[in-house]
Amino acid sequence: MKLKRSSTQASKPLPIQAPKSPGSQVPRFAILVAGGSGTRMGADRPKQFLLLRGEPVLLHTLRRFAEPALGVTDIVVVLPADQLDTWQALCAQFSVNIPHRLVAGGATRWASVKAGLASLKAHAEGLVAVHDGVRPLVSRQVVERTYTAAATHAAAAAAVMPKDSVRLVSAHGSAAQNRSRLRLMQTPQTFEIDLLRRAYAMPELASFTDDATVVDDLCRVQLVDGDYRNLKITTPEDLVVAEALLAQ
Ligand SMILES: Nc1ccn([C@@H]2O[C@H](COP(=O)(O)OP(=O)(O)OP(=O)(O)O)[C@@H](O)[C@H]2O)c(=O)n1
Ligand SMILES: C[C@](O)(CO)[C@H](O)COP(=O)(O)O
Repeated sequence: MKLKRSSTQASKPLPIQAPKSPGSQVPRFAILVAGGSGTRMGADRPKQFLLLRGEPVLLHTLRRFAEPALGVTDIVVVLPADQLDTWQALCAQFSVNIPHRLVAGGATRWASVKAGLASLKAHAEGLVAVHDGVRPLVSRQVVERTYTAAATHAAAAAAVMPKDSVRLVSAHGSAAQNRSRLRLMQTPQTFEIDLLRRAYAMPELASFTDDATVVDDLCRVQLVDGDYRNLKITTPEDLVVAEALLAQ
């Protein structure tokens, strides 16, 4: 039903809103998920602890989110439950003085994000970026783009176009796909906290490995430009590429 505006309503003074100061923005939080075991890497320890130019992969990632220009006030690092001591020892070894909180993750990425989110429950409003702890080359510009887009659209994720031709395989063979309509998803994927909480309250979505997919049914996710350098360290050759990129 459409409500007609009455003359009484029209004459009511408008509520006075405090003007926003130019630099003011909604609070920004970050969850760095590093709760995996790195089976595809096949190393002697989880890949987030492997050294990249002499420092743990996860430390590179943490530094990117601690850049003051981003204004992230609370960084949560999610780790395998049995590896909290390992990370604390690395922080001591590498004299890490970046404030962050540690949370024990779960058996899947979904469970780890959910655990990180639960640790933010006291906060009523704000934006939370979920980022893979094993994407150490993310740029400030990409992170900023997701926060800025999420402030308007409630949900935003970094993505890039495929560089190779793509075919869909089936029992009958394979078929070429129109790659101009495909995107490769990266992180950060950034959301209003309350939206992400509602999405992660649905256990039937627990098998999904990215946050945009978990949120899809609740909100349209705005894609923003990612970066080909923002690679996810997954298999041994990714470390070689990351070393080379960091050396630039
Ligand atoms: N139970 C899990 C599984 C994954 N992740 C994190 O999610 C990110 C992306 O996952 P992926 O690259 O698959 O990491 P792993 O699960 O460690 O790797 P693999 O699948 O090869 O075992 C990583 O930063 C990883 O640590 C997590 O926090 N908790
Ligand atoms: C979130 C993600 O990094 C986007 O590319 C990806 O979905 C993680 O998936 P994985 O299966 O855990 O590697």
